[in-house]
Amino acid sequence: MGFGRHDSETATSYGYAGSGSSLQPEPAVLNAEPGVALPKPLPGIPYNKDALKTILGDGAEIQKIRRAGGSARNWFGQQTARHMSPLVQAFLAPFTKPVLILSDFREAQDILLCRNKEFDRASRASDALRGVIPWHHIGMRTADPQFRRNRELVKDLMTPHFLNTVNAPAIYDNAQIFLGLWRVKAQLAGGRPFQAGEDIHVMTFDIIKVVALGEDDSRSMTAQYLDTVRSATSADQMSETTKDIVFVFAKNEANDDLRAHQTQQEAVGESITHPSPKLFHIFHNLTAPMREAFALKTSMLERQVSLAVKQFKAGEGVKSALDYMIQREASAAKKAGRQPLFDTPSMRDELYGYIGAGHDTTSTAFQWGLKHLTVHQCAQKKLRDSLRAAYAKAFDAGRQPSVADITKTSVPYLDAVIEEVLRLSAPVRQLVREAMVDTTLLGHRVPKGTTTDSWDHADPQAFVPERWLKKTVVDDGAAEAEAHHYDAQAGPFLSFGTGIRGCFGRRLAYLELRILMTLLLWNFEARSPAPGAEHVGAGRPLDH
Ligand code: HEM
Repeated sequence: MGFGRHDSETATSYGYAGSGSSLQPEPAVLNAEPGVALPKPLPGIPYNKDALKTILGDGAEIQKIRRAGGSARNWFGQQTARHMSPLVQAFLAPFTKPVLILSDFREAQDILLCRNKEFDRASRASDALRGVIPWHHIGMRTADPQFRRNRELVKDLMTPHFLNTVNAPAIYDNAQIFLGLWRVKAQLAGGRPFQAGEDIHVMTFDIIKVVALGEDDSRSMTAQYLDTVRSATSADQMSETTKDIVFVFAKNEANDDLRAHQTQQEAVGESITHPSPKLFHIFHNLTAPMREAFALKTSMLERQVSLAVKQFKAGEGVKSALDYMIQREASAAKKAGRQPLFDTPSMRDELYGYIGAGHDTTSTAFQWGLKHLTVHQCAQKKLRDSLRAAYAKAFDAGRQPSVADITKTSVPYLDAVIEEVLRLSAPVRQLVREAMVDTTLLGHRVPKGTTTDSWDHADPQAFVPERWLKKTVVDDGAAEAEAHHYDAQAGPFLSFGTGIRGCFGRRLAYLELRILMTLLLWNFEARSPAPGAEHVGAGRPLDH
């Protein structure tokens, strides 16, 4: 999930201590024992012997990898294989306890589902998040009564009814604007590839903002950019390059809302690698860019809240998470015989955190989806055929599937593709917890204050959506036929975490990905990348 430009490899993240940024040396600055200089291992759990020779511990090796342009993120994944053990300890910063890297699906699932009293959100992650959104539940401990109160505020936002009737149409409309943009771009590019990442990043921001806060007077960034692209001539806005090379369009500059969001995300990402995220924020929040970002956030929220209250008083229906909160507060106040409070710190941060948590994650997943389908042309064709079969009436009538078609129809292969994309891309790769009490992991003693980081490194690298399909033989009396249904339990999957602190927005993410994938594949063919570009890493631009 993301508060930070998320590109899977370099992402900084708003919310999950584990994602992106935590893959930089992630120190567990927890209950440091005074006077202890060199790392002190926990008995019986494997570790890198060289890490004990320096005060930096494994941080020294990680820094070396990063300096050489390697991935700190991969380092975490490699440790359990390096020691041939599902539980490994790492020393990520001076004067701190070791971090445990757990790569055992069942144990990780057990911790997340059943051991909430023993393991909770890690202090480092909480501090990193709370420096920017102190009133969002993501940075709160599960036992904090405020966590429950905040969850109460947002609890109906992920019901199928709310998602399908309120969110789906807004996602669908924004997706149409995006498709309009790509139609124009495809025409102007004349068959040459163009970069896709930035457009997806902006479109997914448009979507999450409108789903959280509703429309305002201004048009979406994608709609405004479409005007720019349309009116531009190749001489002034676009640089037409030689055949077969990426066609470069004018950049879509971030507006104030997106800029403010990105500045805050980056701050969360930076803070998490700082020796004290709390201290980092105290000083960083005084800098001019942060003060500007906070002012822009306040002005966006004030603007939207006052518009939503006006619309509520005029009897307009619920069109966003904010509208829902206003309606809920109005009826609670009425029942209690008090004045409604439409603008509280919890409401503000829940809404802003919704945008932060829901933007980069979905953008990253969708970019990866497009990438996989571009590389795996057979899967792309199979998906397009499945969509055409599922929406046969729309196909025969030469129209697109409607939003109701998409929300009501099951397309097992689409679900399987999305699951496989999420399994392989896992926008939030690490689920970080801190031991609240002395406990055990896979039979090893784990003292209170130890950070655990679960990592499913054993997943095969191949993109095989079929692994999420179960075959059944249907016998209708006359003949036997095979049917495939999507089975979310077919394999180990923790891309959304699980349990009480699992992803709050999981259903919204699936809905958005289903709508976007359907419409994109219906309208476009993503051609194979040019030779040599097949294995471009995540986060590098996608070509269409
Ligand atoms: C593909 C998209 C997404 C992925 C892969 C993803 C992944 C995750 C993961 C792994 C966690 C759990 C972290 C942990 O256990 O420590 C999480 C938590 C969370 N996610 Fe998502 N997420 C996605 C989309 C969204 C969206 C659209 C929202 C919008 C509301 C959202 C809101 C949240 C929130 C609020 C939490 C924190 C829950 C808590 O602390 O109790 N996520 N997400």
